[in-house]
Amino acid sequence: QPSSTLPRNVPTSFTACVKSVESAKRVRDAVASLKLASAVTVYTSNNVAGVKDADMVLLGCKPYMCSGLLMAPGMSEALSGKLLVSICAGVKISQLKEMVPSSTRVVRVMPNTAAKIRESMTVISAEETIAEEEKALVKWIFEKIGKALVLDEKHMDVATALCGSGPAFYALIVEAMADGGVMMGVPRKEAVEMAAQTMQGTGRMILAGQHPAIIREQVSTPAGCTIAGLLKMEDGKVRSVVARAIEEATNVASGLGGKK
Ligand SMILES: NC(=O)C1=CN([C@@H]2O[C@H](COP(=O)(O)OP(=O)(O)OC[C@H]3O[C@@H](n4cnc5c(N)ncnc54)[C@H](OP(=O)(O)O)[C@@H]3O)[C@@H](O)[C@H]2O)C=CC1
Ligand SMILES: O=C(O)[C@@H]1CCC=N1
Repeated sequence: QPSSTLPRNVPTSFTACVKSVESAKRVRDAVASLKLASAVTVYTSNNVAGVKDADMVLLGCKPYMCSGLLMAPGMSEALSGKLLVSICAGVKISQLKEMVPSSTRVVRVMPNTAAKIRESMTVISAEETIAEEEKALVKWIFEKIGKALVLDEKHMDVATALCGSGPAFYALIVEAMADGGVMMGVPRKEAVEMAAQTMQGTGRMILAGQHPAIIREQVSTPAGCTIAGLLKMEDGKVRSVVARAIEEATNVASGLGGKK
């Protein structure tokens, strides 16, 4: 991107903090082929030093580890005046604010594992006092790994279910569709490819503006095979089962920040 169109304060150097040497190696290997590899420093079990160096801190530990990590000796001073961006599922902004000094600004973000191929769907929620420019910077950063949108914090647990858990749910649907193909004689590899590419194509049509119900009706020839398959799905209550799975995952996500 031309530097004239970049937001102000785009990060130019990066520090990754992990606990184990194995993870440190994993991070180094993951960035080795990138242009910015030389701008990445990896610290093992030295979070305070890593945070001291930073203007913006991205927190990605398990939700129950947040308090131990943010309230470790020396961390409060290191976090003072900084922007803390948490991807921890179910940990509310108000809970994070209790673990950091009052001068630390907090943003909550929910990406998903498709970030690996820059196809994440990321939802961002920021405390009210954060400047628009800073919110825009966080959005810009997460747009580097896919799509990002800003929503009110009350939607973060459902974002966790829809976006964070979403790859697992869609993977299960792909497996089920592929199982059907295998049952009808297609080799597993081809069946998985057929199911996954069809899922991607459908998703792209919807993102291009087509309504899902129109897509469904356009494919359903009278007396055809699609309506036959759809009715079988409706007999199995697939629509309410899937919707209820999002409801259940949302409810579980909302409690993750309180788990010890
Ligand atoms: N998995 C997913 O699909 C998604 C997860 N999330 C959220 O992201 C967070 C991480 O999840 P996930 O990646 O699955 O978890 P992992 O356990 O794979 O990763 C957690 C990372 O935190 C590091 N870590 C743990 N404790 C410390 C510590 N005291 N100091 C420094 N580093 C530490 C670990 O390092 P080490 O390996 O060295 O111990 C590890 O690299 C969670 O809060 C989760 O809710 C959000 C969206 C999607
Ligand atoms: O299942 C979990 O708790 C995490 C949060 C989002 C995706 N996986």
